[in-house]
Amino acid sequence: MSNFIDINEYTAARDIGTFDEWSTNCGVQRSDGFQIVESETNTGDIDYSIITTEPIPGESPVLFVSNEMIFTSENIRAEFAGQNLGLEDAEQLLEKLGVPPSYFSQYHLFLKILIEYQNGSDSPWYPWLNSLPRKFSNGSSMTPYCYECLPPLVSKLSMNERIKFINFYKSLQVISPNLLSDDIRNNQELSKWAYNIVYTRCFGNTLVPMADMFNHASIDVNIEIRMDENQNCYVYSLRDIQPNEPLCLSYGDPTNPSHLFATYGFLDESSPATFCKIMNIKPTPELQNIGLDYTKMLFFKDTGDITEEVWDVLLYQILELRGEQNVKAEFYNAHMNGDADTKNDIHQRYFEYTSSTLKDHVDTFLKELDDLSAKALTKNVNEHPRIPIILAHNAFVKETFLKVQTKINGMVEQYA
Ligand SMILES: C[S@@+](CC[C@H](N)C(=O)[O-])C[C@H]1O[C@@H](n2cnc3c(N)ncnc32)[C@H](O)[C@@H]1O
Repeated sequence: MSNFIDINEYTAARDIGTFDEWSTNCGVQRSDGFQIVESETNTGDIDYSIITTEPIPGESPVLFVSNEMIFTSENIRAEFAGQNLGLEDAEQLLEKLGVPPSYFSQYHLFLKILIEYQNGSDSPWYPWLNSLPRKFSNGSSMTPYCYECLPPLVSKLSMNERIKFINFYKSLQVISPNLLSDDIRNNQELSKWAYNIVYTRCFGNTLVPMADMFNHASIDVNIEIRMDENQNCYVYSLRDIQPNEPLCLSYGDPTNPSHLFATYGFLDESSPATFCKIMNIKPTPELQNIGLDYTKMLFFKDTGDITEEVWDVLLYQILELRGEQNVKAEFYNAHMNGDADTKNDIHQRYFEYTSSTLKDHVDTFLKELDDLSAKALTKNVNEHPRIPIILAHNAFVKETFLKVQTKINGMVEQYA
C-alpha cells in the first residue's frame, strides 16, 4: 500500500531536502551556487525561493530540467485521449459551465496532479509533490467572507478564482473511476490543493519541477524560462547576477499587484503602482482609446504620482456628464492626433472638476478601505486564515492612496 501525501495545511511539512536530492538524481542541472532558501512572508508563513551564492554571467544557463520530468498539457492529453476516461466529457462540461477552452491546459495539469497524488509514493513525482506548499492565500483558497473584506477589483478577481476552481471540481464527476477513484474525485480539499498547485506554479501549459521554485519580482527580474522544441526546460540569466541575489522571474504585469494577489496569493510589495480603483466607468471604445485600462490607470506607491490616463479618462467622463460634446470631441481628436498642447489647455480649463472628482474618489476609497479592514478584524483568524494577508493588502493600497491624497491636495492648493 503506497503512502499518500498529507495535504493538511496545518499539520503537513514540506520535504524540500528529499526533493532537492530527487531532482539531482533525475538529471536536473543547476548553475554553481544555485540554492533553495527558506524565508518568512509578510504574514509569517514559510516560503521557499532560489538564490545564487556564486556570480552568474548574463545570458548563461541557470537550470536545465529534462522533458521527462515536466508536465505539459499536450502530453497529458496524448496520454489519456481516446481511452474513454471522460477527458472529453469533462471538457464539454467545463464549457457548459462557462469555462473557456483557453483554460483546458490548466485543467489537464490539474488532472495530472490528482492522478499522481493517487499513485501515492509509487508516483515518480512523489518527492516533488511532497515538497509543495499546503497553505495558499490566493482567491480560490479564501472564504466567501474574505471577498467582502477586499476592494472591488481584487475581490472580483479572487471570487473568479473560486468559481473557476468549483467548475474544475464539478467536472471531475464525469471523469472515469478508472482514471480517478471516487475518493479522489469527491475530495474537494484535495482538488483545491491540486488546483492551487497548478495556478500558482504553472507557466503557460507546463509544470516544471524546480523551475516552479522561482519567485516573482516586479523590477529585479534576472532570469527567464525557455522551452526547446522537445519541451526541455532551460532557465537563463538575463544579466550578470551577483552572489546572494535572489533568482526571480516575472509572473506577469508588474504595475498592479491585484492580479498576482488573486491568482498567486502574495502581496508584491515591490510593485511600484496600483490600479487607481476607479471602477464605475463603462468601457466604451473611445474611453479605451483614451486609456481606460487596469494596467494604465495607476497610482504610484512612492511618489503618489497619477498617470496621464487617469486624468484623461476622468476629464472625458466629466465632459460627457456635462454634455459638452464639442469640447469632448476636441479633446478626443487632440488625444488621437497626439496634440499635447490642446489636451493640456482643456485639462487646465476643467482642472477644478477633474481634481475634485479625483479627490472625492481617493477620500471615499480611503474610508472604504478602513471599513473593509475593520470588517476583516471582526473575524476569527482561525476560521478565516487569509485575513492577515487581506489586511496586509488593504494596508498596502492605503499607503499608496494616502500618498496620492497628499499629491492632489498639493495640486489643488497650487491651483487655488
Ligand atoms: C512558483 S511558486 C514559487 C515557489 C514558492 N515560493 C514555494 O515556496 O514553493 C509561486 C508562489 O511563491 C510565492 N511567491 C512568489 N513570488 C513571491 C514574492 N515576490 N513575494 C512573496 N511570495 C512570493 C507565492 O506564494 C506564489 O504563489
